[in-house]
Amino acid sequence: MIEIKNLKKVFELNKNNKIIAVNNVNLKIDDGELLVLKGASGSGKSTILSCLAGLSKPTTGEVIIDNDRISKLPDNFASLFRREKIGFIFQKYNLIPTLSVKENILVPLIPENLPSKKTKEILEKVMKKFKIEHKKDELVKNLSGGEQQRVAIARSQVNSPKYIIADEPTANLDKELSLHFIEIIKELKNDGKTIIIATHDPLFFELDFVDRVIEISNGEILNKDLA
Ligand SMILES: Nc1ncnc2c1ncn2[C@@H]1O[C@H](COP(=O)(O)OP(=O)(O)OP(=O)(O)O)[C@@H](O)[C@H]1O
Repeated sequence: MIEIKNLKKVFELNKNNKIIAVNNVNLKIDDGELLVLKGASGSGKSTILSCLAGLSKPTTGEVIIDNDRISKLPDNFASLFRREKIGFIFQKYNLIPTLSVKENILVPLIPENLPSKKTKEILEKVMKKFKIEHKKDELVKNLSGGEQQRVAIARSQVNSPKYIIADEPTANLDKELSLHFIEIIKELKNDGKTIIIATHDPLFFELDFVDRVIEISNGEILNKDLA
């Protein structure tokens, strides 16, 4: 379970110029939930996600995940926590273009130092699940946008994370590929994953398997009754 308590994040650009990116956000997310954070560009969605994942420290307030105060963990513990529990899917995929599909997918497993048989097993399982096996030796830079996203999704799942965080995952996809991505999300929800998606793509707002749509504006939750 995730608890966000009184989260505030202020960016100080200089002495006289501050941006309050997130203000007074309180939110509880149960295990197995699919939650959509909806809001215009600049409303604070990515900042909430990065505090939630321990990538960025709140100015005040805290984030508690499965009884760990993630927002108070030293950076090395926060990164260990992320590696174990969180899978990320970013808008620009954050893949390494000059590496092959399988090399990209395996990046999160490098620190784990698993036996090669186990690594191969995991690789084959995720490539099959996300239908990218046929391109396994291709360099990522030669793939289409939809294929690159399948690589990014496969990579996010190699450590079998309990939580999946996606930031504007369909921003670079056409409608057909976005619908395909939504099918994959449905499957991951059926697998019992807890999923948080930040987006302004209307395709996500009417889905029957989305549990809650939380609206963010100027760093605050608008529909606090749902939080
Ligand atoms: N590192 C930073 N330094 C200064 N200001 C920042 C930083 N990161 C975000 N901001 C500002 O905080 C506000 C919220 O940004 P954020 O990226 O969280 O919004 P968003 O809703 O995710 O937008 P988008 O959909 O465009 O990614 C914006 O005004 C942004 O300019």
